[in-house]
Amino acid sequence: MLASSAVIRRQQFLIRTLGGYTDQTHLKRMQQTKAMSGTAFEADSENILRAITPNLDPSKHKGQAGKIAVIGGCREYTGAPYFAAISALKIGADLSHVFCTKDAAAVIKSYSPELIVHPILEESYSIRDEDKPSISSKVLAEVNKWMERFDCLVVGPGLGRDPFLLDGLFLVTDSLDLVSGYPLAVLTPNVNEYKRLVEKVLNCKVDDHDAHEQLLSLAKGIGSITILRKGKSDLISDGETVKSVSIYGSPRRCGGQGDILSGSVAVFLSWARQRLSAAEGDLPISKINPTVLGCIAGSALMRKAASLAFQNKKRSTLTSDIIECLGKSLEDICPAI
Ligand SMILES: NC(=O)C1=CN([C@@H]2O[C@H](COP(=O)(O)OP(=O)(O)OC[C@H]3O[C@@H](n4cnc5c(N)ncnc54)[C@H](OP(=O)(O)O)[C@@H]3O)[C@@H](O)[C@H]2O)[C@@H](O)CC1
Ligand SMILES: Nc1ncnc2c1ncn2[C@@H]1O[C@H](COP(=O)(O)OP(=O)(O)OP(=O)(O)O)[C@@H](O)[C@H]1O
Ligand SMILES: [Mg+2]
Repeated sequence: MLASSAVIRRQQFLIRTLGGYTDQTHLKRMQQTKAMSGTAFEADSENILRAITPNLDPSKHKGQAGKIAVIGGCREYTGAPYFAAISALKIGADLSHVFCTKDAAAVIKSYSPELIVHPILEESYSIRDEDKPSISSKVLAEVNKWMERFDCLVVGPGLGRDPFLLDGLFLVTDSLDLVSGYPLAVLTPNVNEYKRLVEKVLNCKVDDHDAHEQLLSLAKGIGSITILRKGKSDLISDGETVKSVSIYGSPRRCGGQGDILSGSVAVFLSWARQRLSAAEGDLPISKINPTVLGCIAGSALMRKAASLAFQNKKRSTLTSDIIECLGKSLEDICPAI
């Protein structure tokens, strides 16, 4: 039964790829998706960015353009949560919070007064084993108090691998039930993180000749989540469709670009959900999963900004230079006024 459904899925995938699928609902969905795309897989990211980016409307109040929280930042890694949180603000979110360890908080605050920084996480070196359960409940109670106020959470940038904290994707790979079945969950694995996920979930090696179908199976295998596989082209799948974003970015691979991406995806995902819920199904993007829209928009903007930063800075391009180009890159596609 399982094997035969896998074969049918594979056949349907191939037929869809060749454009010959006959199921009417699916056909309609593919046509709508395809209308937003240059090819079957390459997303029409500029139109998606235009469709989901909200107007700067004077009647709106603070918070309506997005409240984002980043959970990450420890003694070693203070840059990663900063990059994610400041990128969210530079793109257009109204408020950006960081929940990090006590050691990281003062450092992150000193990078920017724009961020709201909560020094509430603890690292295991600073606490005794017998105190861990009580500290853990205290931390969770404090985090819980805030969680429902946010439109999107970014879990992981700079959490490291302290067993008491645990890196977001490292933790998820070990405990997939944390995200399984949650349709708003998005994972953004890099090359190493993707390899670990494929080995754990699909029990095989990464196969780049069958990249689209493998990604589709992985998203399905984990259960109703969306995966953005970072690389030369970014590949995005929610287990139903696969889209790619191949806009030329930058040949510089300095650390922190994945953190910009995570903050960007958080904002665009929130905007896509807001846009779809307000539009009552009459938009060309209505049938596309908002998580997929958020990933496409976040990936495209990150790559455009990286390309612009590289034009200016060449070999000395750093993550902060890319962040400085986020605003202009979005402005070129969706002018503010
Ligand atoms: N400026 C900043 O603050 C930035 C901070 N950053 C933060 O850094 C963290 C790691 O992210 P990354 O992207 O370097 O991990 P990745 O490519 O999977 O691994 C590369 C190699 O290193 C190893 N390894 C990794 N982490 C390890 C650990 N804690 N302890 C031991 N080994 C570890 C890994 O080994 P493996 O897993 O293969 O065994 C692989 O060989 C993450 O929290 C990220 O948010 C970045 O966002 C960049 C900007
Ligand atoms: N070979 C490449 N060519 C062009 N863009 C790339 C390439 N590899 C990654 N990118 C882009 O860089 C961004 C970050 O991807 P990367 O794989 O470096 O993530 P990461 O390792 O998690 O980064 P971080 O250092 O923030 O942890 C993504 O948006 C991706 O599109
Ligand atoms: Mg990363």
